[in-house]
Amino acid sequence: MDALRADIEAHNRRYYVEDAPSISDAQYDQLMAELQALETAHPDWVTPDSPTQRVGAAPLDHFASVTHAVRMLSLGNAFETEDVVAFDERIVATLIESGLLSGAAADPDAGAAQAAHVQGTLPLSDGPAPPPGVAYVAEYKFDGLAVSLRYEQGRLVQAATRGDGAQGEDITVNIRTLRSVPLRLRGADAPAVLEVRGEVLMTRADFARLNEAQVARGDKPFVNPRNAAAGSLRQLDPRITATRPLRFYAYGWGLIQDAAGAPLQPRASHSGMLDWLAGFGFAVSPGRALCRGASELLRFYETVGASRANLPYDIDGVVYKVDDLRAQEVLGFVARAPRFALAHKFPAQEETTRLIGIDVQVGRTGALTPVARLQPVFVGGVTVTNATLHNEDEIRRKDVRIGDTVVVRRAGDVIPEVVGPVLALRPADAPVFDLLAVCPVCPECGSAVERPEGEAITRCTGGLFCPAQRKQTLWHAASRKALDIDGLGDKLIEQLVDNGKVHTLADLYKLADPSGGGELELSTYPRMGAKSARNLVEAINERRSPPLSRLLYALGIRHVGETTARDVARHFGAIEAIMDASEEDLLQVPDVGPVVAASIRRFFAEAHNREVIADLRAVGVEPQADAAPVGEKPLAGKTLVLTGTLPTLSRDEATRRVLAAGGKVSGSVSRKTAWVVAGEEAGSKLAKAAELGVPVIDEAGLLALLDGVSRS
Ligand SMILES: NC(=O)c1ccc[n+]([C@@H]2O[C@H](COP(=O)([O-])OP(=O)(O)OC[C@H]3O[C@@H](n4cnc5c(N)ncnc54)[C@H](O)[C@@H]3O)[C@@H](O)[C@H]2O)c1
Ligand SMILES: [Zn+2]
Repeated sequence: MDALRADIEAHNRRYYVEDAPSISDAQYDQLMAELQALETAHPDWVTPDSPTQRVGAAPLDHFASVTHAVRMLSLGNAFETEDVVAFDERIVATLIESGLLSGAAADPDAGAAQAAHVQGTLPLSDGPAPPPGVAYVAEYKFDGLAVSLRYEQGRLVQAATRGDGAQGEDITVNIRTLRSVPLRLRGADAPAVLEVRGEVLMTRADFARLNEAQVARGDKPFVNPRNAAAGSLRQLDPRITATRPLRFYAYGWGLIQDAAGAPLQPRASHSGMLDWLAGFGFAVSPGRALCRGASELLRFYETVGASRANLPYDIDGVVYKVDDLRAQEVLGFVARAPRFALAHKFPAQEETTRLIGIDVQVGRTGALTPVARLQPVFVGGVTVTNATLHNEDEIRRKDVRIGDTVVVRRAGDVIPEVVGPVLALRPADAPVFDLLAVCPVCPECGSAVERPEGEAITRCTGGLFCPAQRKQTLWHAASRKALDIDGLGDKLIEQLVDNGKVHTLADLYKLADPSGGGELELSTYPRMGAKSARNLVEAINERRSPPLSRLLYALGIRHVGETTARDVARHFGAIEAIMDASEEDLLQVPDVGPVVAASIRRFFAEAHNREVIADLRAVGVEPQADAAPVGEKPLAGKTLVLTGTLPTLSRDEATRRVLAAGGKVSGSVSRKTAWVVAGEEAGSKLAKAAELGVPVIDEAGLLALLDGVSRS
């Protein structure tokens, strides 16, 4: 028990004083439960300074210390339904004994909790009799840190952390920087003294932004919003706090006094008190509900638990409080917590575990995703053995290393992720992770991986060859704008690849070779039959001499769409020329910029891809030069002026087509104008054209130009 106490004390210090816990809350709760169980079994060995008897940890001495006028307590914890039922039953029993609760409760067979009802409390309407059961307020349990704000004559005079419950830290200057904390209470009827209690927290979005900025500045990121909020509030320099997006929600109060120093209790219920506080300008516990009896509490727990991922901030459970303040008083307190309230915690969404290794997965488009391999850990209701690390930048940003103890988060149905390392537990020799230089898809691929400038994703460049990208590549190659192979659907591709029949595009042609048994083989596939097999084989064979542009597009090179493929194909005329083109050569093609040029270059620099092209040649694929003249679009370098209304083309459509043909459209006629295209009601531009000797054509003339038929 001594060892356990010392252990818990150390965790308390790290959590409350240093804002840097080294174990998860769930692990902490387990240590606490263990100690509690031992103390229950051996009540003589309970010490007054045991963590079960005290709140939090002593405040840090570099803040001035504040003695709380009314002690700040913790809350009793429950994880199980039975604990909640037992909590309700205890309360019912106490309240019946004290005469605050009556009804059929006296009949033991009826079941005390079901039959009892609260006297003289909510609801106040004269409607039908209230349903049986004690009235509770159910609230979110915010995962932030508790503070107490003291107002005198309606002005904020002091703010303090909870500390050990009796004494906290003076954080008045820091609290003043929070916009959600009123510096003066709204309205004229503020009491002489009012202590408001609540939670300071940070939303997840604000937390993410703060961490990004931390890293950009070279500071270490916070592990979770709670630690970020605590670290931000407990700053010696309030200017730092001022830059941190903190919010305050009120859920309780301490001392309330009138001008003569007499205690005040302005409302009879907890919910009434919260409304009263809201009237002074505080944000009070949103999403609270009035519940009767254990079953309504449990329903609240279920509902909130199922939707908590939608809340902008973390909550680690819900809190139940007896609504009637007289009843609260009768129920009283145990060592460190009120008897009238209970924190019902959700299963942990965060756990710590060891990062055993980092695997790299390859997606269908060649994107490499690092995945954390973890010591199995139970979090968010499931056992997690791996978690995404998104990309290389993310690993660097979070600074996670193999061997680290890491915080793993699984919220709702979201896939588990590694939040960050526990730096205090990092082994001395933990290596910094480097994404591979070679694609890791089985030993087979081994193509180079590259991360194009300005992109976050690292990719395998072996597009035609990489097993991870096979299905995607084939599906794309067969698509209508590419090789347009009828009858090759994605189901069939899936089967052909899974059976090991087809590895690359070249294998597809081999399958269709009349001398092989491909057709027969194909006819055995589900939903195929002899006729569709024959049709498919024919369709493939018809594509043995595809236009070069279509073949190029079919290769699925990143950033090479249909139009780019056509431009490049026309410019070079042969696949070999494209394969050997330097980036500079590629930049000669109109409309090809550095990103496209680099992508094409990268693709053909990968030996595996070149092999596939060679294989295609070997099985008799002969791309044909595209029809239009090599090297130039029909209107390349020409500027046209449109005027008047054309018979069929709208102005936009005409402009689009001129641009697509490599030309430019200008609003005014000059010596540089190649043609003026005139329609109905053409105006002054015709005269200008005549003056400068610029040829004038009509729509038919324009269409001919676009087709590349007539040139001047
Ligand atoms: N990981 C660690 O090393 C470590 C160490 C110490 C404590 N902890 C965590 O802290 C917990 C114990 O801390 P605790 O003593 O502050 O108790 P608690 O967090 O379980 O409950 C009391 C606190 O709940 C907060 N709270 C949030 N919403 C509330 C509401 N609507 N009404 C009233 N209070 C509300 C208040 O800050 C209050 O002080 C542990 O269960 C564990 O989760 C973790
Ligand atoms: Zn690969």
